[in-house]
Amino acid sequence: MTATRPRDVQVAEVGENTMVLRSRTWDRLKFEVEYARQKGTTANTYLIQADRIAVLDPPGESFTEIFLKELSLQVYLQKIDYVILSHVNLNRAATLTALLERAPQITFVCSKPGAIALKAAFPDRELNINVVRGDEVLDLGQGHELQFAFVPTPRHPGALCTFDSATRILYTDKLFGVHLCDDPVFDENWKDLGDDRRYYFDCLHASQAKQVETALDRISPFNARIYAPGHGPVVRFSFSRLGLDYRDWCEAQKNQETLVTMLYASAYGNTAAMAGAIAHGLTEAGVAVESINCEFADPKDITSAVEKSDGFIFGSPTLAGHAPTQIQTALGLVLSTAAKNKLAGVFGSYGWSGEAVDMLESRLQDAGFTLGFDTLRVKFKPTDEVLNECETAGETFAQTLRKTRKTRTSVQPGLNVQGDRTEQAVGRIVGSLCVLTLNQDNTPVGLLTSWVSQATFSPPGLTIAIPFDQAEELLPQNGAPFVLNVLKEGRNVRRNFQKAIAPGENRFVNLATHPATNGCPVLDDALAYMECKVQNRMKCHDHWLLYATIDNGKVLEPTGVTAVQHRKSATY
Ligand SMILES: Cc1cc2nc3c(=O)[nH]c(=O)nc-3n(C[C@H](O)[C@H](O)[C@H](O)COP(=O)(O)O)c2cc1C
Repeated sequence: MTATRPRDVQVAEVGENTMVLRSRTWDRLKFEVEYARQKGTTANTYLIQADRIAVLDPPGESFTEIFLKELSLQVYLQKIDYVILSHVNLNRAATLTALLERAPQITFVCSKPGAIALKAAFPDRELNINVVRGDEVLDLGQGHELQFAFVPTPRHPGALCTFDSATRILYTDKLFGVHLCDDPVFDENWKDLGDDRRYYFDCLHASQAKQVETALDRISPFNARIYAPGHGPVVRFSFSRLGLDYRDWCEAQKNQETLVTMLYASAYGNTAAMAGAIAHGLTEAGVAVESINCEFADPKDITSAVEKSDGFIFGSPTLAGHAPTQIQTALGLVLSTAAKNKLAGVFGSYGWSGEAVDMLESRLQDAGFTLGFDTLRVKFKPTDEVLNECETAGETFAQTLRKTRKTRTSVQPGLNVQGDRTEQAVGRIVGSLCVLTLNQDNTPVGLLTSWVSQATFSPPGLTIAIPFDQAEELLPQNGAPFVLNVLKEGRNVRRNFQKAIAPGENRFVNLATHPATNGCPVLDDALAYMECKVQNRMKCHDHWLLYATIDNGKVLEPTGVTAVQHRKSATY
């Protein structure tokens, strides 16, 4: 990679009346994982000059100036009739704005979702938009009759491919591209492109292989001979080979034994970038991913995808203190239909408060789902480091899935069936999530437990069961005071008591507390608390059972709901 060369726009003829303008950068262009190889990229724009003039896909704002300068050397900007947008993203708005200033006559050609995104990007402007419908042909004259195919994917819901019958060039946008900056305009060195092409597919398309297959079906009737992608060299020499590779790579995804559904929404691309990196971690670990952009998904597609998956992962931005409605709807569907033995995961980008991710995490945990990686939260745009963490989280999720699959398959059918049934039956006993807090050597300590039950009326008393390995040295002695904090659904206090900490580290550093009258800490975020005294400790095989009397208690949030721990088995 030559990072020292300045950005430029390379111009070349690729067919009759047809040019490519390759806006080139030798640096990494964006933060998404597909650019992580840092080999630069080209943002390809195509110019067809027949009786009418069309420009396909002007580049993003980092090229606005140099691109328009080069374009104006090739064509009078005032003569451009159409700007065809294979997909619309906000990043292109700057170039389109500058172009419209010089060429206000332009008609945009795009899909319906593209038109919605375009209008949102230019809320104060009346645009000429030709929304492509069905079998429409856009005739530029001199045989350049343009036909279109809708190729929506979760990443690019409004994606459109364009075929020119005069040159038999198919403009494929995100299909058949590669992020690589080099001088050859065509792919004569296609043998050297293999790894990078595969990497691009794995990052961008592996998790949307189903939609890519549909796209391949839709474009095949065009009988094209050249693919003109949005990035990298124009595909002529490896035209058939790359088409077959795409089929094979999609097929390979279908043949994976383990499947995960990725459910996300993303208004500005940050959560989508995290989704891409997690999905890449999963596919690299041999797990197939079905990505669903909840903003454009049918409820029945969500339920059927989750039903056939071994796990699912939710990603959401926080907008105005909430997850977008589509994420809330998808969560409702999953909570009401998904089996509790599916592994779950949560991630998202936020700006300052991040309620959406907290809500997703607590609702899934409260419903009894186990999380396959520590929830990932990132402020605004993910950095390289965060994207690496996301990839690692995807790999961790895959390993956990494999382990559980192994455990499941290593149990022979019929063996210990009654034992399993009993475990599952006992697992249906639910308990309130509580944190037992006390002071030890003037340091606050806390234990998370859900095995709490009222035991007596007079005096008011309760029992708590705590596993030996968890609590031996923290367990209060007979006569010792403690506080039992009842947690509230929707709060994340439990996280502080679930994570492993180093010796001497204090779990209470980031927790607001105040002392109860018995001196033990009360968690300010608790729903209610009780001041208790241990009356009896009993060893019961693998647990301590404490009986304690309640001296005092208070509800801190009268309208809150108790957080409840659901389990699928009684063995943990
Ligand atoms: C209209 C609007 C409202 C937002 N409200 C919140 C909010 O209440 N809390 C928060 O943490 N971030 C908020 N944010 C910041 C977004 O969560 C943040 O920009 C995030 O990166 C968006 O993720 P996305 O790119 O996946 O859409 C808001 C952003 C916008 C544009």
